[in-house]
Amino acid sequence: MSAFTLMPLGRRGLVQATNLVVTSLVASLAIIKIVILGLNSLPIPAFFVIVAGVINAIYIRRNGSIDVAAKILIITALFGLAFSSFYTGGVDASVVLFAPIIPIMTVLLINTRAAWITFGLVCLILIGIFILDFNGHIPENTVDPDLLLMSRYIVLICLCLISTWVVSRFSSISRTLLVQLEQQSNIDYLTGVLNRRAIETELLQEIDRAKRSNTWLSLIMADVDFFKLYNDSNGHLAGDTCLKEIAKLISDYSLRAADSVGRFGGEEFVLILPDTNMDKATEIAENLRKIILNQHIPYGPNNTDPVTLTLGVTSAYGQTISGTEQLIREADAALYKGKHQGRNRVVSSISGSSVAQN
Ligand SMILES: Nc1nc2c(ncn2[C@@H]2O[C@H](COP(=O)(O)OP(=O)(O)OP(=O)(O)O)[C@@H](O)[C@H]2O)c(=O)[nH]1
Repeated sequence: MSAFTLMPLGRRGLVQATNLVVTSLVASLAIIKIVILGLNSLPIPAFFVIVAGVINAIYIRRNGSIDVAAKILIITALFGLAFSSFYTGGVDASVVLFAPIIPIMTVLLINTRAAWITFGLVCLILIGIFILDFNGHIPENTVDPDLLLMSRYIVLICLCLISTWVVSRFSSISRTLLVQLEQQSNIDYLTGVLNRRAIETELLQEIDRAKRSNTWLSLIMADVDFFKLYNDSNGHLAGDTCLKEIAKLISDYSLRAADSVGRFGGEEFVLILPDTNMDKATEIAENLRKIILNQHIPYGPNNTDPVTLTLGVTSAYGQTISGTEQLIREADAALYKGKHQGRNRVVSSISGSSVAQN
């Protein structure tokens, strides 16, 4: 992924904005030079850069290729660096301070490979200017030393501003990306609830908490009944929509901030209910069963049977919880007991025993 795709402006906007900044920066520096030194020291190379910038801006506005516009901008900057430094004192020219910004611009606007090529060209320009200056081929700079110093400081300040902006922009984009990546790695892509990995991590944390604080912890496993038949009669895409709807109904029913909802796999959902005993967890499971049933999501050969859930509940207390596997196994066993008893029901289990509702 290249840098520009991370920018909220988009690539076109970024090339447009950079073109505008470069053109207006060069124009401002040219005006400052004319004001200070008068019309007899016209910054000719700067005018070429400004004209190229204006033509490029028109080209971008008329929906020209953004690849071409980015390349024109970088080539213009390289020519500007070469000719301005040649005509304004060679090694002493203020404009040479702008050299590092050109490869940075190239990373942003084109890609890393182009940036290294630009870096090589910048080095060649700087070495060329040095050799010409060393051999006395650079036109003499008539600028007053105080003015030269001042212009160098103006350029340096501009450079500081641009590099601070670029670095701060990249660091805030990478922070946002990291947060997004972390969130995405925990989310089930289809339903938007937690995925299995996140649910297992969450369960481990809640087991530790329940053990430390000697409280109840309940787990509900909910499986959609006859979902293969749903897919067969309504199609796989409709099956996906159905799973999304069920995940939304389960999440919307929620529950407290401490509770977690996830998709354990296929058409199986999980709820982790900290500080919840078996009676309360069974009541929640029963409410969820009724909510899904009352939605009357149709399926079956005649599209008349409502989608139902079978739910297995398990609850364990403080230090007696041995681990995630124990809770998942017990909730799963309760769920499959419910399937064998005819589905569309809640089966609860505690310490090996199980109680069927309905
Ligand atoms: N549309 C869709 N179907 C899925 C997805 N994940 C699993 N399935 C389907 O869910 C169905 C599960 O079928 P089974 O395990 O036989 O269970 P069932 O038909 O629900 O029957 P019981 O659970 O015994 O009531 C399979 O047909 C899977 O293809 C998914 O992400 N989207």
